[in-house]
Amino acid sequence: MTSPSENNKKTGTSQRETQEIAKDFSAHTPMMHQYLSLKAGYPDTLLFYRMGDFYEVFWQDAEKAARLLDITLTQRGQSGGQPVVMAGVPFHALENYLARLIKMGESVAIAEQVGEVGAAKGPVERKVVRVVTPGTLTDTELLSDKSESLLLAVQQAPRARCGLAWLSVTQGRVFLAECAHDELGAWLARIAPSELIYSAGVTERFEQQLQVLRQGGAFTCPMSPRPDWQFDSALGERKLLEHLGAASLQAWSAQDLAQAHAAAAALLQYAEHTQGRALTHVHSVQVQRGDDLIDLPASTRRNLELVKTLRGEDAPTLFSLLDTCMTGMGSRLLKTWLLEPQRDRAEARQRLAATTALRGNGSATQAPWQALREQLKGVSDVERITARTALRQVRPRELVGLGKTLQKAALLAQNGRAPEPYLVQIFSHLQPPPGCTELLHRAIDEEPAALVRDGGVIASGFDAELDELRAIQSNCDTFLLDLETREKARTGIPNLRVQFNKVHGFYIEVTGSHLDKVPDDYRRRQTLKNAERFITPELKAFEDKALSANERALAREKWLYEQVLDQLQPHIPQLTRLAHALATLDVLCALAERSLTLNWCAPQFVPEPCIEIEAGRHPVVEARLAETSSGAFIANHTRLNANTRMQVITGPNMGGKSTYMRQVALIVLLASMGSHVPAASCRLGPIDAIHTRIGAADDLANAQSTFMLEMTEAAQILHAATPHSLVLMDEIGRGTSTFDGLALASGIATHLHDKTRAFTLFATHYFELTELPAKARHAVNMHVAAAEASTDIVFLHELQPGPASRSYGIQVAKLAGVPAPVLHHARHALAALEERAGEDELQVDLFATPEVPESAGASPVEAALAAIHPDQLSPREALDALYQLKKLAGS
Ligand SMILES: Nc1ncnc2c1ncn2[C@@H]1O[C@H](COP(=O)(O)OP(=O)(O)OP(=O)(O)O)[C@@H](O)[C@H]1O
Repeated sequence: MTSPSENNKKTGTSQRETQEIAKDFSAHTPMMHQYLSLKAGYPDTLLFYRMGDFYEVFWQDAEKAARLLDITLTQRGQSGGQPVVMAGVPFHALENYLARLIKMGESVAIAEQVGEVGAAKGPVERKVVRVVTPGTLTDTELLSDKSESLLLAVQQAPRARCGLAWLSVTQGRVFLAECAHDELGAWLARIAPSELIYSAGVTERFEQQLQVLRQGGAFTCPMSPRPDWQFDSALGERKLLEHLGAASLQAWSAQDLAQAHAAAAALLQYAEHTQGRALTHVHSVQVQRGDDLIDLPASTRRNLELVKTLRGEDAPTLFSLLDTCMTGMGSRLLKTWLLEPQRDRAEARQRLAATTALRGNGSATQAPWQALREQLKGVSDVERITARTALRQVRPRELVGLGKTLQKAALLAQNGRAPEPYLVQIFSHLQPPPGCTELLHRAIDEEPAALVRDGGVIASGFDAELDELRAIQSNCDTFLLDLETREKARTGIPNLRVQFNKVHGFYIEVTGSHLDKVPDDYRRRQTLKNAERFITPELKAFEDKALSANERALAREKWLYEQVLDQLQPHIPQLTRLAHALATLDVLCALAERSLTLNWCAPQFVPEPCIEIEAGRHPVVEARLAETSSGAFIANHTRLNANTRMQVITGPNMGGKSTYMRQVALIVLLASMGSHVPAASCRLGPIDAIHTRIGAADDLANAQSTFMLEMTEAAQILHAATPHSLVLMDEIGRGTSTFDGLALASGIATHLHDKTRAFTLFATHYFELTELPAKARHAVNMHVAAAEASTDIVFLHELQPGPASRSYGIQVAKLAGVPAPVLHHARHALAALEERAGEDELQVDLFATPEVPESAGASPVEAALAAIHPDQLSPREALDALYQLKKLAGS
């Protein structure tokens, strides 16, 4: 492990450099001296320095900000012998600029004025109060409603292992995992972090691996090294225990994950550093193991268009179709359910049972989900508000929202009749913490100002002192009128006036003709041409009180607001549970609604291996057809089980092969997350992964790399798939020459059938592959039907047994508007090709098992290598083994 100072070398300024900058500070103006001292703590981060109504950035930061934000760069005066180059953004537009910078992957440290103006000599004291980074966002304005912002820490561990720890600051839950180096890409793709940190002490090779994964698209977020000493396993364990308030991590099955603990140490330290305080709301830890979840590789998420279309848009996707949630937290939870289905069916069964109960039995006018949804309308994002309360960043209006939501939750908890155990459990968590609702109702004005510093946030009647201060302000006019009347009566001056101006404060004005009636206790304040202005002890006392009342009221409000936050702190864990319960209820209601609106059925989980679907539909294509009134979706059956593990699917382009294959995968996924499915019925056995190899049309532009990509993905599937996996292979082999492609496709199909034995849907345009089922016991031919009318084609989109009788490429080309002369030429060429093919009838057996090449047997070196168990060797024995291997290799 390297020391902090060693790490500095890697992360930025060295200690010597820092000292030199510090030496330089003395030559600067006091303000710039302060700025540079703050900046020294954040060398790699843009520092926004609050000056009055602006956040200013200086020198290199200014140049960078001007470039990124297109704001004006100016020069003002000199400091330390250099012109001060600066740029600024108005304070009220901060969020807007932050959002843009964060989107570009930048981080911003915010230095606020924390001292009293004029309290000491020199500039007002300033402090970096928070660092806004892509992975630790908490500002509602900067966060997307529908997705989490995740920070991930990766620890490189011995024996090619990695420790992972990640969290969403607004969720308050830490996730832990450990994996092998070669699994890291899949984990990163699944976690989809917004920011990644790793130790500055990792090997160059590991750093390169991260770079390669990033370039390859496994993740897209910014990544940065953190000091190695922060990746300390013991510290991580201690920190986790502190957050959990426990003595052992055993209850979370997290006790043996030393590498993940190390990542967690750096993760929590970094997150705390950005928030400028401890994350007191983090109370839960969850361990994820690779084999707990159904494997959905990045290619599967992409190809199935789960949350993004192939073009990278948010809709239409499976998620956009499902997400009718009433709250942002519901939408986010739904996304997690969709992307992280468990292999174990218990959770899915539980959700399914609850959704079924919420659908009702059709007897009542209003189904349970409808009644609940009415009440979920207008519910605030309690999850994020709770986190922001714990971090003391919550805004007054969010607290009003929280108060109203707690009222609704209490009603739900009281009235929610749930004859179903999971719902009963959810409702039990909806009871708000005692006193919380009342406190918020009493303390916060119903329509508070946006920021505490503007005042008008604490409700009247909550605090006598504040009420009095406010009364002084509002009673001002009454008091002055009253004083004027009294003074007129006392002095007998009829035109005496009590007034106020900003320069001189309060005064009594008497015109020249009445000056002889002025009483002794009047003190002269100002002389005008025709009048004199006076002050009396009573008016002076009032002035002192009135002028300071405003400031004191603001200070009092700020203090009271902090008190309210203090009182809410002990309730954070309960509020977090309540937020989760509301989100869960929201998702279950959405699933109930979707299943009824879209006419979906409940799947049945069975222990034997099978995917049996009656009248299955592709939910997104079906919805699109309905939207555009382009005809009905044709439902298709799927029967895969121990006897039939593979379907070889042929048929014309545009016939519906891809749609069919995807629909099977989507139905399997929906069932696994606990949703109803677009089918008449569905029986589903155990599933451990959904693999897809589907070429995107525009990949064709880059034939070489398309083929490489195709084979890389195919290789990954052949290595990873098991008899419990669902594999979709769409037109494998089309990226190379016909013979190569056909040969590889036959090899891959045979391997999937004979060795992998995964449930496989294999769509192809190679007719030769339809011979496979004759030799492969568990494969069947299927084709999408099409009808021919003269030279035209009608797609029936119906899946039928047997191979397609012919291809319809030329008819499809005609539909696509290919010019008639080209079609004529093509028909001619096709006839000639078919004639020749008939003559030298292919006599090749594509599916014959080739002889195993002699060299395929294990060599002496390989045999010796296989016998070595590195974990059981001492260093000396390892060295001996190495010599032995060299000797064998040489002989
Ligand atoms: N079952 C169906 N019912 C109604 N329309 C369908 C059905 N299946 C597919 N379609 C329509 O046909 C279009 C083409 O389908 P799809 O892309 O699945 O064909 P394909 O056989 O995979 O074609 P290609 O071989 O060219 O990739 C879809 O966009 C959809 O509009």
